[in-house]
Amino acid sequence: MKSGIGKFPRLAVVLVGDRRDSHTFIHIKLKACDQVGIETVASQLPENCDESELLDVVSGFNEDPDVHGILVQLPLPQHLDEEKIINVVSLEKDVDGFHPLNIGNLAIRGRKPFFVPCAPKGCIELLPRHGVEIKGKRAVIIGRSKIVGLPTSLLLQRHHATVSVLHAYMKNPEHITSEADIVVVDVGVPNIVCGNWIKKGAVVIDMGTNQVKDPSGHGFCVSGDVCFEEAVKVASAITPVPGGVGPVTISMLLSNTLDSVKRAFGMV
Ligand SMILES: NC(=O)C1=CN([C@@H]2O[C@H](COP(=O)(O)OP(=O)(O)OC[C@H]3O[C@@H](n4cnc5c(N)ncnc54)[C@H](OP(=O)(O)O)[C@@H]3O)[C@@H](O)[C@H]2O)C=CC1
Ligand SMILES: Nc1nc(=O)c2c([nH]1)NC[C@@H]1CN(c3ccc(C(=O)N[C@@H](CCC(=O)O)C(=O)O)cc3)C=[N+]21
Repeated sequence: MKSGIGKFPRLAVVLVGDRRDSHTFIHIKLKACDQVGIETVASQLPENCDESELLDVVSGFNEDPDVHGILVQLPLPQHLDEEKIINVVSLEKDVDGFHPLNIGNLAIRGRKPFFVPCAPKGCIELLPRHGVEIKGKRAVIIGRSKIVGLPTSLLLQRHHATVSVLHAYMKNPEHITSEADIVVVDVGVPNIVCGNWIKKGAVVIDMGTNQVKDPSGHGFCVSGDVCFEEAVKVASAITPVPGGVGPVTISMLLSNTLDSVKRAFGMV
């Protein structure tokens, strides 16, 4: 066992390019780390950087024993191979849980990934804390992205829900959603889910975080994928945006980073 006395947890955050939403999300993550005493080291590369430059940055963090977690902010610019980059992140430092081996171990019953992706983990954390049982329920997840939809569907199955995964090619998704006890939405289109898509008494988790023009015409605000005003009238519980799953996702990142430190020092 190694001694961790006098060491602080440290998270490395890598940003490529200058997207407004990525800057916002990273700012939120760095601030949260600061609040709980997790040190951060941020690396920003230009939009047009070479893949090899990015791979070098990630490899450097892999080899640095004082870095316990690595987060490469997604999406990456089109010319970079996202899968190749994620593959290089050390499994033991993959606090996003996006490495294919971590996702694979999440998919296989009885296997334990080092890390579970933060937004899906937050979603599953919220449900029992609010008295919602998952076991035996019919759950629908709209969206099958690598970072939210797919891992959320795997986690819901692990918790013994019967899960349907809907996507862009699904016709009349409301026929499926309106029979579900739990509806999770991760599409990235503001207000795509209307009130009549939801069964009375169902639980709705809105993962969408869309930066839209402020109705006043000045600046931007954040909007979810669910038409909250309609859905709140039929759902028994619903997460708002902002102030719903987003902050819980951030907490899960802090928790994953701490778990990584504990593992590095043989504390778990
Ligand atoms: N709250 C949080 O912590 C987090 C929030 N987000 C937010 O979640 C949203 C989605 O992000 P992300 O998962 O990265 O997005 P992606 O674009 O990677 O995935 C979107 C998914 O939605 C599906 N989709 C698109 N249009 C439709 C449609 N009309 N009907 C049904 N399904 C559709 C796509 O289907 P197909 O596969 O067929 O293309 C795809 O599977 C964004 O608003 C993002 O900001 C993301 C991460 C964390
Ligand atoms: N490698 C990587 N890991 C991620 O976890 C990751 C990513 N890339 N790319 C983008 C998505 C999106 N995401 C969010 C995190 C926090 C909020 C959040 O805190 N939202 C606040 C409001 C945010 C605002 O004001 O814009 C809320 O809902 O209250 C939302 C979304 C993580 N993502």
